[in-house]
Amino acid sequence: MQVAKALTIAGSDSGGGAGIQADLKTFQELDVFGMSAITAVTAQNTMGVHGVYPLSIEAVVQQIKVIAEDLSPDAVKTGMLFSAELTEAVANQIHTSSWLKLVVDPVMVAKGGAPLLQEQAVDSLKRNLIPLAHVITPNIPEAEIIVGFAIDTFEKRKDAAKAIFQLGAQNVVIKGGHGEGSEVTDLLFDGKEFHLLKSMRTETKHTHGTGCTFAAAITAEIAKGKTVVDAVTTAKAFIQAAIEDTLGIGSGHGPTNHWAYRRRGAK
Ligand SMILES: Nc1ncnc2c1ncn2[C@@H]1O[C@H](COP(=O)(O)OP(=O)(O)O)[C@@H](O)[C@H]1O
Ligand SMILES: Cc1ncc(COP(=O)(O)OP(=O)(O)O)c(N)n1
Repeated sequence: MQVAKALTIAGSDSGGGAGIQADLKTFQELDVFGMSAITAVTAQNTMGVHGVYPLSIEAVVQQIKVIAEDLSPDAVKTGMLFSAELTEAVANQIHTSSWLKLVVDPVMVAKGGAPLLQEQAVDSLKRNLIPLAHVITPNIPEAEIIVGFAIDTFEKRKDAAKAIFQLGAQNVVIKGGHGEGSEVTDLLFDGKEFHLLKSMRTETKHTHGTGCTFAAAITAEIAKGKTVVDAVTTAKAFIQAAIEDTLGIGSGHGPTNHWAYRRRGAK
């Protein structure tokens, strides 16, 4: 049996809705064998982030190295990297391992406002990691920090996608969850064309981990050999189902439903 394999390099969310936990659940649901290198442990529940405990550079590098020596991931995703040092070390390992199918989710701030990337790490992200990205998936506030201008119109979103492409990412998806209106539009720029992925906006507070889950679904599909446009299209359907079929867990911003896409028989 041949199985696609994907590696996530990200933080652990004790609440299970985002980070490593969301990534591995998503890989499994999309028939991809998941592996992980943990960058930081967070104490989180649906009420927020209550603690952040980064791992040492050595611990993170060693996890990645032993996976590279033995398990050959077909695609790799990065999430929470926390510091400039961790961002650079992770980028070096990805480069050394010649992992070309890299999906970068430039995680910066959790929905409750807790910082998951130190401010001084943004420069390292831009210099070291973005140039290695096959796909990058910023939300609107993250894209604003990367490009350094406000994104208050759809034209500005396109300008931002072009500017991030210029930093070296081969495909840029600016997610639309933080936009306004009854539709949510994700914008994909592949260096030549813009592709719009639209869905109805679900009115819900249970959107914890949407960005992680969406990027993990893209990674899983790329690991299976799908094109970027097809991978992003499947990821959009996966996250839409996960948001719509709510679990209603916890008393704050609950997680999405990682079973929903499969249970709908959408595969
Ligand atoms: N309320 C919503 N209804 C439907 N889709 C949503 C909603 N919020 C986010 N999404 C989708 O979830 C994914 C993550 O979007 P976004 O919220 O912008 O990212 P992040 O979780 O990183 O802040 C995108 O594919 C977006 O279209
Ligand atoms: C450990 C960890 N990684 C990433 C996030 C942010 O996830 P995201 O999908 O952007 O969802 P929200 O936090 O915005 O709900 C996280 N919270 N924890």
